[in-house]
Amino acid sequence: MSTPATAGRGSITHVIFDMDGLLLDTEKFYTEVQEIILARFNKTFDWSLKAKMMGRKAIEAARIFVDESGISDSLSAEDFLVEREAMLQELFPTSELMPGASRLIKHLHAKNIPICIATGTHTRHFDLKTQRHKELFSLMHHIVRGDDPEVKQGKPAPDGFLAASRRFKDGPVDPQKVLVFEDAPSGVLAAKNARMNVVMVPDPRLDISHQDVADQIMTSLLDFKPEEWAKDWSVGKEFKELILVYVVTFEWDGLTKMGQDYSYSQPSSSSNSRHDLPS
Ligand SMILES: O=P(O)(O)OC[C@H](O)CO
Ligand SMILES: [Mg+2]
Repeated sequence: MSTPATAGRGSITHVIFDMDGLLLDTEKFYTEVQEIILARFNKTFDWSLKAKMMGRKAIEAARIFVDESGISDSLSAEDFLVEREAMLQELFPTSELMPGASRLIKHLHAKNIPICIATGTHTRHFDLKTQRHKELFSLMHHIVRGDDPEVKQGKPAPDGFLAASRRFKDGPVDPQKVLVFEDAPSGVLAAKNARMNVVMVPDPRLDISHQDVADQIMTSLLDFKPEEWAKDWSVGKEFKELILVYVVTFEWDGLTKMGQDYSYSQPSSSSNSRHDLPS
């Protein structure tokens, strides 16, 4: 894990989350259906093409897919979207959270840090992906989707992150005080184009050259240390003592739940896979 840049270190007040591949383990669905479609043309889908597509609005990613894979004479971007739609609609309702997503969202919400989502995905797919996670997503102050009228251009344009910043209470927020979490190269560039701080949680199969732009790289959200970005984000000593008195006095069961708190968490770097970690 690299050290955070100094720009926003210690002064972050607001957080914007990406969704696909960052909070939800949905990038694997896009990969799966694109592999199936390219196999029909005796071609293979690789991670250099994946890197160019991920994070973008659907039609923008579709154009890249048919052009770069050399099938645009046989399949238009629009027809590609139609062909993959039925497969995606079956897969999206099974979407699972990425490791550490639930813990981080709940922690920041409990600390009254304003949090929101800026995703390239449009509303219809958003609803399918999040239907099993409504309670967690309800903790977001607001959600900006790819089909939002204020998002004229998808990532790497800054439109989504700037719209998200404007919709916070008393927004727009000073971009130096905003921390973005992203998994996609286009998303990291979008955050930087919005002059915000960005933590990247890349899929390990992405080429390492995509890690040059972010302020911090992590293998998992489980590795995030809130106190590195804002002094008052970790649970204070006095608060911990107060809680300890409460649980010992009133609720012994609550003591075991304290073990899930950030202050007691274990680093995940010894794991072989980001997908086998507890969330
Ligand atoms: O990564 P997101 O949340 O911006 O979503 C973008 C596309 O839907 C998937 O790459
Ligand atoms: Mg993403």
